[in-house]
Amino acid sequence: MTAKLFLKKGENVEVGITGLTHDGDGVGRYLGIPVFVPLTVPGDKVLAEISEVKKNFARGRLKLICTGSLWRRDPVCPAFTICGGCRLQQMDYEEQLSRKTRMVKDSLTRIGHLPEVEVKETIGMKYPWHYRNKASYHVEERQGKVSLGFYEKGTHRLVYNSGEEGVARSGPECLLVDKDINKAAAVIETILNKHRVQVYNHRQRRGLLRQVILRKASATGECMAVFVTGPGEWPEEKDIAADLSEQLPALSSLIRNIHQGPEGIELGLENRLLTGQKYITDYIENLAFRISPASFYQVNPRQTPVLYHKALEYAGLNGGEIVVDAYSGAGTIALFLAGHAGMVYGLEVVPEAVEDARENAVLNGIKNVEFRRGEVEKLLPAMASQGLHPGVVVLDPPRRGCGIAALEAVEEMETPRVVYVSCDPGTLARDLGCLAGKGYRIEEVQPVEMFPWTPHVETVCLMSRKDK
Ligand SMILES: C[S@@+](CC[C@H](N)C(=O)[O-])C[C@H]1O[C@@H](n2cnc3c(N)ncnc32)[C@H](O)[C@@H]1O
Repeated sequence: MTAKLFLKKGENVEVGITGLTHDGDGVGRYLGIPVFVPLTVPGDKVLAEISEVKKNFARGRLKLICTGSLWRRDPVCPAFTICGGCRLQQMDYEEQLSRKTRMVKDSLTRIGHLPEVEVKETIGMKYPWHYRNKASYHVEERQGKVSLGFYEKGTHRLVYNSGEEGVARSGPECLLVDKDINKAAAVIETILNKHRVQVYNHRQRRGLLRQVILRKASATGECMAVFVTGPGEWPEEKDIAADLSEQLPALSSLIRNIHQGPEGIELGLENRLLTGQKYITDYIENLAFRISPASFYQVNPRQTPVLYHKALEYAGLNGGEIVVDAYSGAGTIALFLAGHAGMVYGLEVVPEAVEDARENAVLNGIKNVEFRRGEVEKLLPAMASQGLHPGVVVLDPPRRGCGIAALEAVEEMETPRVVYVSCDPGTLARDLGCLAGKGYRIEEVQPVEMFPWTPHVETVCLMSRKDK
C-alpha cells in the first residue's frame, strides 16, 4: 500500500488513535495507512491535518479532538503543547505506566524476538512532579534580554509564552525539574541580564554563553551550575560568580566549561572552577557520592534507590562473588553492590567519572572495588582472556546499548547471572535477543519509572545461563 495514492498534505482526516509510539505520539489508521499524530492519546477520535506523507505512513497535526479518550487529561503546564521537554502530560498517569510496560513488551517481541517473555508492571511514582535533579538550559537573547529555557519541539527556539514579552516560560518554571533548580535558574537569568552576558549565536558560531546546566544533590541540597561557553575572555566572570554566591547560598559549585566542539555534545573538554568545589556531594541511602560535571548521575533521585534495589535483588549476591559493573559512571551501582560481594570491578570510559568513582570508594570506606578506565567493549574481552569468571555482570549502557564485543565477553566468561539496566527498550530488546541466542534465559523484566510525562522508560532485567 502506498500512502501517497490516498493521502495529500494539507488534507483533513478523521483518525481513531489506537496506539502510542516510542516518541509519545498517538498513532491510528486512515484507510489502513498508519497516521502519527502528536499530542493525542489512545482512545481519542481526532481530526488531523496531514503534514507529511511517506511511502507507508503519514504524519498529521492535531486540529480537533472529536471524542476524547477515557485517559485524556488536561495538561498542567501551559507550555506543554509547544515545549519539547515532555510528551505525555495529556494522558492519565496510571495509563502512562501501563503503556510503558507495553512498550517494553512490544520491543522484546518485535526487536528481540522474545514474545514469550513476561514484563512486570512499571513501578511508578507517588508524586511524579519536580523530580529531575538536573536541567540543561539553552540561552537566547531576544530584544536585548537574555533568557534561559528549553527548546520548542523540533526547533532551536526557546519556548516563550508567559505573556511577558521576551521571558522564556519553561526555564524557570518547569514542572519536571526540582523546585530549587527552577528558582536558581530564575536568579541566574536575572544576574546574566544585569551583567549583559554575551550569548553564543549557533548559526554564526560566535559569542560566549552556550548553555547553563544546573544540578542538585537532593540529599544535601548542594547545587552546581555549569556555564558552557566558547573560548576567550569573559571579563564579567568574577562579578557574576560573586553575585551568584551571594544570592544562591546553596550553590556550592560554579564551573565554567569551555566548549569548542560540535553542537550536540553537551560539554567541552575544559572545566574552570569559578567558586566552591569542582563537584557536589549527594547521598543514595547511606552512601555518599561526589559528582563532577562530566559524570553521569541518575536524574530521578526518588526512584534511583528503587532501581538500584532491584539490581541488587537480581544480582542475588551471597557475599563472595566477583561482580563486574560495566558502564559504571561515578561508581554508584558498583558501590551499592560492594557490601554484598567479594570484589567489584567498575568499567567506565569518562575519565572524570572514573576519578569520581575512585574517590567515592574512599569516601565510603569501601575497599573491595576497583575502577578501570576505558571502553567496556575492550576492557571486558581483556578480562575474559585473562580468565576472569565473575558471578554477576551488571550492564548499564547508554541509549545505544552494549557493543557486541561486550556481550561476547559475557558469554566467554560464562557469567551465570547478568543484570541489564537500560534506558532504551529498543536496544535492550536487541541485546537481550543476542544474549538469548548465546544461551541466556530471561528471568525477569522490571520497568521502573524514572521519567514521568515523557515516553522514556528505564528497565532492569535478570538473565541467567540456561546450563547453570
Ligand atoms: C546509563 S549510564 C550508567 C551509569 C551508572 N551505572 C549509574 O547508574 O549512574 C552509562 C555510562 O556508560 C558510560 N559509557 C558510555 N559508553 C561507554 C563505553 N563504551 N565503555 C564504558 N563506558 C561507557 C557513560 O559515560 C555513562 O557513565
